[in-house]
Amino acid sequence: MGEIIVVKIGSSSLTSEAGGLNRSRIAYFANELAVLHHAGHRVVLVTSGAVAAGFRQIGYASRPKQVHEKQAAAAVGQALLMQAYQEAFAESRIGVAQILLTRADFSNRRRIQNALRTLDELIFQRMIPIINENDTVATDELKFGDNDTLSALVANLVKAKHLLILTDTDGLYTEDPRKNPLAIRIERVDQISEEIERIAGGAGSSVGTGGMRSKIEAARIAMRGGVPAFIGRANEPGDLTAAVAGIGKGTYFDTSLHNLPMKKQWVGFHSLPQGKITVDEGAEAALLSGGKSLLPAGIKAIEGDFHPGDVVEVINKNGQKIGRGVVNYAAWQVQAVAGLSTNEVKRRVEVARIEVIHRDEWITLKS
Ligand SMILES: Nc1ncnc2c1ncn2[C@@H]1O[C@H](COP(=O)(O)OP(=O)(O)O)[C@@H](O)[C@H]1O
Ligand SMILES: N[C@@H](CCC(=O)OP(=O)(O)O)C(=O)O
Repeated sequence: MGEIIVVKIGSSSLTSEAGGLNRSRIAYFANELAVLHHAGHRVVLVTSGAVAAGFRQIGYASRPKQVHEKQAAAAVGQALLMQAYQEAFAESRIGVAQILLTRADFSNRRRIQNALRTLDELIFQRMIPIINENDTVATDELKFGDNDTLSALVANLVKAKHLLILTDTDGLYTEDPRKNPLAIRIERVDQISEEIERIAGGAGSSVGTGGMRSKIEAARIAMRGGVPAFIGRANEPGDLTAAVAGIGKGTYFDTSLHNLPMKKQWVGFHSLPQGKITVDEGAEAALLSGGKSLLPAGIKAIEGDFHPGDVVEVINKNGQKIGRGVVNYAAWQVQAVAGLSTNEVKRRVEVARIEVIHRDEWITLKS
């Protein structure tokens, strides 16, 4: 079977500023995706546009700002969005399926494994799964809004060969091209440096929410998971096939293919940390460059009421996040033995493993 390709389409590509779906854009994307599908690829679509599609029907004059209004607009718009896709894909004799996910679903291993099983079966049956955030319950996503992150998490989950993030701009520019027409497009990025983050700036168009910043964040998550990403535009026949072939109108984010095992992906990107552990310089070096586990001796402080098996963030002495890991201790146990030698620890607490975070359950997140 062909490669799995996750395509994310932003609100700005599907709707007009005044609200409502742009049917000809939907027909265009359905055709482009149908070409990939009929070429044997396995396509998963992540789409925004529910709020933008629905707000006018409710009677709001412009895209609502309040979360409960956005939720209501999304509830109306999601049905319109699916109906439009279903009709457009039917032209190419392709069936579609709706999947609504929240960030919390990703942080629960059982729920996300279930979602994966559903996705696998739909893909196997040659349907196109169409995913959006479950906006009725996912208020955080509506507030900070980005289906970009969702698409990267999905791409990692299904082990996609490509993640294509489609937007109204043909890639990442040295500055926001709307503000500076002389900005230059960056063709290829192999590491997301602070400079890249800086030029990605803030939020984007009036109908979209995430802007370039959330797309860069998404590219980072995908790259970490071993999925190369593309951020760009598709507006002419053949553009999507060109994007898959590496000659699209946009920016490519390469991956050195350090494919992370599923467990580490979950620790790093899907789990919700339950606390924080601050470590000293020695422990930081052991974790970041020594390939070692975290022992109580290097711990300076803790925050939160975590339990064995929970994920915590690890912070260095400058307050920077350096990674995440699964703890083998409860918070009170770490508190009791922080800074102590291994022999002393064994005398004071009873734990399944002496490492507070074992190497195999650790992921470095410092860029
Ligand atoms: N450095 C940059 N390069 C390209 N686009 C940028 C940059 N900084 C900000 N942007 C803005 O990000 C917008 C795309 O984000 P957004 O409106 O959220 O799209 P979508 O709805 O597709 O998710 C572009 O229209 C552009 O104005
Ligand atoms: N779930 C929301 C997504 C919000 C949104 O606008 O996202 P995006 O256009 O990807 O920046 C919707 O469908 O309207």
